[in-house]
Amino acid sequence: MLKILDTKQIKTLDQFTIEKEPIASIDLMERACRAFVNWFTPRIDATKKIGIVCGTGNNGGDGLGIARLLKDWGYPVTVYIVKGTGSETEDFKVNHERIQGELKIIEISNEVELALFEEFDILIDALFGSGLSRPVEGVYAKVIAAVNNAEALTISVDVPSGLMADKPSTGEIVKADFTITFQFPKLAFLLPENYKYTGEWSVVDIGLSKQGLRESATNNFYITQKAVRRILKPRSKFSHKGTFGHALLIAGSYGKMGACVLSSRATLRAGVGLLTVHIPKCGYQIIQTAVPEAMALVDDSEEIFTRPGDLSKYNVIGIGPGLGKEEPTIKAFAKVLEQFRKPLVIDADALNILSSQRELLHLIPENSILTPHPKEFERLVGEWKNDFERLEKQKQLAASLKSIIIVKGANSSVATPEGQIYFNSSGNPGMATGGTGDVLTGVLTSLVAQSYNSVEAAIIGVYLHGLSADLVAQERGMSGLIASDVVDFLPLAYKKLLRA
Ligand SMILES: NC(=O)C1=CN([C@@H]2O[C@H](COP(=O)(O)OP(=O)(O)OC[C@H]3O[C@@H](n4cnc5c(N)ncnc54)[C@H](OP(=O)(O)O)[C@@H]3O)[C@@H](O)[C@H]2O)[C@@H](O)CC1
Ligand SMILES: [K+]
Repeated sequence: MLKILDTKQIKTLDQFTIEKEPIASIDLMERACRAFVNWFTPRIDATKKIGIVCGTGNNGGDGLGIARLLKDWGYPVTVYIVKGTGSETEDFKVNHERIQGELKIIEISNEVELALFEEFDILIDALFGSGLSRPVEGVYAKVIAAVNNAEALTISVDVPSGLMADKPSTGEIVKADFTITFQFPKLAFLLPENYKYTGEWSVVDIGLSKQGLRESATNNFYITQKAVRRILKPRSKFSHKGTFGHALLIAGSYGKMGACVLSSRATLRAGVGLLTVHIPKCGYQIIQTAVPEAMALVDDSEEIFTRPGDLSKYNVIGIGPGLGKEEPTIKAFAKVLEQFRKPLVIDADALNILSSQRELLHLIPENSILTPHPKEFERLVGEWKNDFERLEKQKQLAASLKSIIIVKGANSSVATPEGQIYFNSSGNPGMATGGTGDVLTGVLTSLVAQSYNSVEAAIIGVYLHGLSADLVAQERGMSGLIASDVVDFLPLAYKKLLRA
């Protein structure tokens, strides 16, 4: 897992590295500049006209160092230094000194034309980084407006200027195409509302102290493939279908059997030992034909779920996809909640039932997994002012239900009852299509059946689901991706994950 540290912790770790390694602060800055340039040079042609917009703090110091290195690479570089209310840091001064007479430097202190940066192909934004402490105004705001007005491809150093790394932001903010951030993703980057500022972001290593990093405590993590690989259990030669559990899926109703088929196939592809699917009569032929590996348990009703059978033999129940919200279904869901004391995976219509029948919430067994998309989450917890508040609500719900809450989306977030948040790193925009949520329900149900604890199942589940979609995109592109493809590629995703 990659730890996500807040700006105060990053500063402390910065100092710790300087003292412990030891390394001079200016040399650490040089390392950051090189890391940026290593990302930059293979991607950007050396004929491109480059403008570098610097503040006077250490982010600006980085900008000046980057300017010097890019000039050495042969790029035509112009440096802008914005002189507003901020004072100059020591490392800024050193890097300023190093480019005197070597590079074209333009100072900006008051008037800024909106068309200021029109001549450039590339703008590098080094105005503010993690030291931003309040919304930008005055000359800084005007410069940011000019950056955003320019046609150039904009690349931010560490953080898009004007964006608070771990708090809600207001005021003028750079809208970058790419953000190259040092050592850790910043919390703000993982929230959907900030994508328009960060663009695609990448983390580059600047060698901050590993010991210091181990000692930094955080509740926020970014899921890495290595971490997922570490919690996956390989299948042994002596395993049999009983080893991998028996899951029950309660899903589908008249006209919505597709959701049930997708969840069922995903449960099987994610490795469950045995799967029983509870379906209304109208779904019998469909499920037996589409998913011959599953056993069918047929409801008394022709069209909907009205009565749970004997639940005692299952390790886990996945419930919700295509279920509908008819009165008898609500009652039957309440019975499931009353009778079953092992974890449930709760999705889609089952979540909507919980939003309207709030008295059912306290019946949810501990360590269940709820998988709302943002709209379903809003129905559960009410509106939020910004994504930071949404995260707080997510943590609160996880704690109060003693369950895992996964809010789906780009960088799906997994909240645990203990207050941790794990952000997913796999997946792509092709997944924004009907049925991918049903697939996730199946994957999670399958993993819980295979006796992963619910937090592990949630982490592996979101990652595996996204990875599978990434493999689809790699082979066939994103545009025509459908949920069935994500199911079909699950075995390959596993294979990739289990590779030593
Ligand atoms: N460990 C690492 O990761 C490494 C980090 N490095 C780099 O250092 C960067 C952080 O540098 P930094 O701390 O000097 O802050 P930076 O963002 O340049 O801001 C400058 C100053 O502006 C001020 N200020 C704040 N808000 C303002 C506003 N709205 N309007 C006007 N002024 C405002 C504020 O001072 P204040 O006024 O609050 O006293 C602040 O001190 C980091 O992003 C990375 O690029 C690497 O070099 C090496 C390793
Ligand atoms: K910046």
